Amino acid sequence: MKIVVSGGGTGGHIYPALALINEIKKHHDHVEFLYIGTENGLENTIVKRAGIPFKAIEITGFKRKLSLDNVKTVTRFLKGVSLSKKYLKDFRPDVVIGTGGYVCGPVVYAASKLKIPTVIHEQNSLPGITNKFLARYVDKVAICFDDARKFFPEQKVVLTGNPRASEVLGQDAENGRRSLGLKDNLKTVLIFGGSRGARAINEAVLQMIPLLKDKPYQVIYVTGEVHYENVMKEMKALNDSTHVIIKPFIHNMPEVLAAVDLIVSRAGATSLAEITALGLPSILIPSPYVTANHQEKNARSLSDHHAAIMIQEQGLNGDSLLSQIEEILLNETKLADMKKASKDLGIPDAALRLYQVMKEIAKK
Ligand SMILES: CC(=O)N[C@H]1[C@@H](OP(=O)(O)OP(=O)(O)OC[C@H]2O[C@@H](n3ccc(=O)[nH]c3=O)[C@H](O)[C@@H]2O)O[C@H](CO)[C@@H](O)[C@@H]1O
Repeated sequence: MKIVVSGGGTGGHIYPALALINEIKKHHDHVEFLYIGTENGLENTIVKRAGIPFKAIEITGFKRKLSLDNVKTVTRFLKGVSLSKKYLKDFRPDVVIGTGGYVCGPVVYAASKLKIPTVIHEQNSLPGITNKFLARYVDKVAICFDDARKFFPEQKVVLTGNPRASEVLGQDAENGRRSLGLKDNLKTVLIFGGSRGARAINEAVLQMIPLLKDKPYQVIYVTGEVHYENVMKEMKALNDSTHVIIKPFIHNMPEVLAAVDLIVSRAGATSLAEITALGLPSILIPSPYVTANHQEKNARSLSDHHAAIMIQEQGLNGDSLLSQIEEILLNETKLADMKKASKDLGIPDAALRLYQVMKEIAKK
């Protein structure tokens, strides 16, 4: 079996693709993959690191305003379609799957024009522009929230959940602790701002760090690769920050999540699928900079069920964050209630469900 996967820009589109690849490998001894992404997206490092053959096309997103950039985007899209067709004709896949991000546009469109079976995976309850465009060309649309159904042709939609949910289950917490030097007798909070880090979360955490000394819990703080250097400069000014573990990015997130008691993060859909599969309580600070404010909608799908606390970015500071963390972490009843509410929302068999959709449409 030969499969082309495309998805990129940010981790939220890439990790579901890699989780699906791992699921497919469980069912097939002989299977070849080709991942088509961009040079500039996170996929260039994450996918290569995972050892999956990788080819790149160039693509950018549309600007909302009418501009010359949009003309360039159309030209790039057409070039992307023609390069994708070349890659697809050379590789001859049985099925092509897109997991979101601009790069999927030309790849999945080219596949449908070549009459190769196609499926797209939409992680969010409000679909992105690329998946909305592709919906009319593909064979199946896999979704993660029932709310997303209405944006796509009814007969193509299947609710699968996010395959990354399955991947984070059954991981070794001890490995996760060891990889970061965590103690095993203390509760652990993991703070990160999505796959790229978030300036507003970084600012609040920097205010909070001096207050975290001598606490009865430990904190891992992930800055995001691009923010790491600046954050570390600010840390130097704080003199003592040795009580917090600070990293630019975590590459073994499934193992680390197994060792964590509370998450503080943005409300990206893939992170939420991981959090609910594991039944973790969370404090979510939705990014206000995303299309149609979709992260707030993601966050509400947890906070409405008391699985998470939502803090708006405008109300975020070191004090408010610290008091929310302690309100959950130091209250066993609240912690247990939130865990249960979170677990109830998870779709742990999502990877298998998505694999089945893909298998059904793949060329025999
Ligand atoms: C700014 C933006 O457009 N964000 C979108 C992007 O978010 P983003 O890429 O931040 O996506 P998510 O929060 O959904 O997923 C992040 C992924 O990266 C992993 N991770 C994160 C940090 C780290 O150090 N190591 C690591 O492995 C997480 O475990 C998770 O698998 O895609 C999501 C899924 O379509 C959308 O819902 C978000 O709105």
